[in-house]
Amino acid sequence: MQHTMDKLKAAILIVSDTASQDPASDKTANALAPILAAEGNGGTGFAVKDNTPEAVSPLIHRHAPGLVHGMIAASLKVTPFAMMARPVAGVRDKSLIITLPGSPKGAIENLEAVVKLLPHACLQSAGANSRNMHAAGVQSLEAEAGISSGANSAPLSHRPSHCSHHHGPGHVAPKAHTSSNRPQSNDPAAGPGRRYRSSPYPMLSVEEALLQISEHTPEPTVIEIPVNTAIVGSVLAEDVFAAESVPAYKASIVDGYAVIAPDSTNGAPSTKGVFPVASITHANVGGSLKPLQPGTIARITTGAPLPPNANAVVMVEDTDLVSTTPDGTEEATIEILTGDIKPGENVREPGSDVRLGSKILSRGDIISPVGGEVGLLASTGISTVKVFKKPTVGVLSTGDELVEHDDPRTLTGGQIRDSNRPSLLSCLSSWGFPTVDLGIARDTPASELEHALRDSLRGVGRATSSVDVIVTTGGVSMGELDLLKPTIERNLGGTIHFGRVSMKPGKPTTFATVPFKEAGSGAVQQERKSKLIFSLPGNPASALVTLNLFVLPSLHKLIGLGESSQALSTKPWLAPQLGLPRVAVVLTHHFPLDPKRTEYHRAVVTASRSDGRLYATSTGVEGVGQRSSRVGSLASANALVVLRRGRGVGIKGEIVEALMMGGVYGSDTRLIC
Ligand SMILES: Nc1nc2c(c(=O)[nH]1)N[C@H]1C(S)=C(S)[C@@H](COP(=O)(O)OP(=O)(O)OC[C@H]3O[C@@H](n4cnc5c(N)ncnc54)[C@H](O)[C@@H]3O)O[C@H]1N2
Ligand code: MOO
Ligand SMILES: [Mg+2]
Repeated sequence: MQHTMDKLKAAILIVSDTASQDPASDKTANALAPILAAEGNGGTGFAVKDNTPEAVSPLIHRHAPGLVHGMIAASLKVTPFAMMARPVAGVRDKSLIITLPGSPKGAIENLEAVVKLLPHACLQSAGANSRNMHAAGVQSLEAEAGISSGANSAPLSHRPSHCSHHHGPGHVAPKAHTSSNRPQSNDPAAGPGRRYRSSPYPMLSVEEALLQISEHTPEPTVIEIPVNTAIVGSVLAEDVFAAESVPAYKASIVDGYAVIAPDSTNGAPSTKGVFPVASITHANVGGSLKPLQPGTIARITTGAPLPPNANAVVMVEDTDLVSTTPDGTEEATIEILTGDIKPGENVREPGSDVRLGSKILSRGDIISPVGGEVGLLASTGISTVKVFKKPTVGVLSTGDELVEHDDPRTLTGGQIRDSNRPSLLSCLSSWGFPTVDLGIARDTPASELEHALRDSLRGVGRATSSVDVIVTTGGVSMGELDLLKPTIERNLGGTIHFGRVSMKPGKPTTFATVPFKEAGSGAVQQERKSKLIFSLPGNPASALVTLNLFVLPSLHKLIGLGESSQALSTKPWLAPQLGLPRVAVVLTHHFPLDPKRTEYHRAVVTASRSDGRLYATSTGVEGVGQRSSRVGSLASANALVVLRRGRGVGIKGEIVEALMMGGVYGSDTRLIC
């Protein structure tokens, strides 16, 4: 069976014992034909007679594991049996070959998973220049090829039809290019007939999206900074060794009297008895101390150095004053009431807290706000350390309707207050990242958005220094003024790694990288780096949830939290987790499930004092409680309860996963009846 769609030809080969004997029994070819149809079909399972992969593989010149992965991933969402599928895909000469499963349903699922990429893949395998394809807009190639996923596509008659395996003369020179095999966004100038009516971006699972982020987040940069409060939240890029011993001398642990305690070697008498006080040693003593003579003791304060010969300290509580000096200003003799003092008692030996040259912190360790790491560095004479640079994050709101949140004027028409910028900036600052408020970019003229993004990458305008990561909100869905995707791809030459995620809220979340060349010092040009753009949905709850879910792990990777060290491999419980901590929580009531998307349900998690478990209560299940426009759903929330898609409800008492955004308070919360 052969289908011609404009200039792309598709052929279906049915591999089936039954159908070869009775072609009328085959349902699959007809099922695939409306989608487009190409490829071999059937015989890709585990059965003895399923030999299609073995037959097709030798024919393939260049394998396409990405297509295979895409098809299996799509089927796995429907059935675990997809793990037993063995499809192959790749290019032979100028033709693309894909093997699909034999069942009509499975074949459709697999084909639908990859269909939008096929025109691009076919044209590239046939030799088309990917730069020019992008300049012309992949969507127009798809449209011209007549390939789209069903009902949402515009009628072919609305589309120009000059597609061929070679890009036509009508195609304009590229302004920018992205890597191949990706769908491309609307061309805002193209007019209503060329607008997408279904998103060209594949719907990724949250896990797949996180993988993309991890893959495209650059390796952290190392800088050397002074040890002070500003290093809190930084991750060490080097093992750190003590520059000094702590203590540097033999120090007293208590206030009392330095003594020579008896042991088998020194023949000293018992410490019990009356002794003359030979000297007084305070913690800040300077210069050299006189050695303690046998039969005498020295008054000493906590932390002060013991005089030479002294080997133990008796607490002042274990002594009595016997006599004072004639002028009455000092102690003359003291009675020690205990004879049970051993050498070393109440004494810190030099280097016993930290040995000179010992490893005190490891590469990958985070400098916590608790203060332990800063204290350790400070106590051992470390004045600077190498850490991974914290990225600077710029936050830009987009939309003609936005008004500054503190604008005193009354709102008119469709105006709304920009709540995303203050809420996202607060959240980022609380995580310890330097931020830049990039203001609001209007949708019209469209160039305003491009300029705002370019300026912030370069560090001009509102961004006094260039930002490493840009977080935008708004303008990523299907509206004609949703300009983020086209601006990133067409004007900035960026690559969109994903443009839709199967989650609620946050479906149109977009992640992109844009190439960026740092201005070189003198003749030396810096290497070309990528900067990250997270374009989050405009709905306020969606923006904040996706900031937590997607931006945080990337920032964590950028500050080196993913860096492993020897210490971490031997102490896996210390291995830092990228992104929000995950815990198991008990639902205190029924939570409704979304049939299509995993929901990140805003909730308050408390720790029960009675049974030690964590309990989750929604910030609002009734009515509009969890609506994406309702940022109030996050107002008291400290957790996102992960509710996998499904029918009905998450049941009261059920244990599910939650991502902790904030601290947990103790309470006696039990299941609400
Ligand atoms: N035809 C479709 N429409 C929509 C879809 C879809 O799949 N097909 N997805 C919906 C989903 S889900 C979301 S989420 C939103 C995302 O919208 P955008 O990212 O394009 O954002 P806007 O259109 O610019 O605004 C949406 C909404 O949010 C308000 N907003 C925007 N910025 C701010 C801000 N800084 N502070 C407060 N509120 C803001 C804006 O006024 C709108 O009400 O798209 C759905 N549509
Ligand atoms: O996916 Mo949207 O964020 O639900 O409104
Ligand atoms: Mg929109």
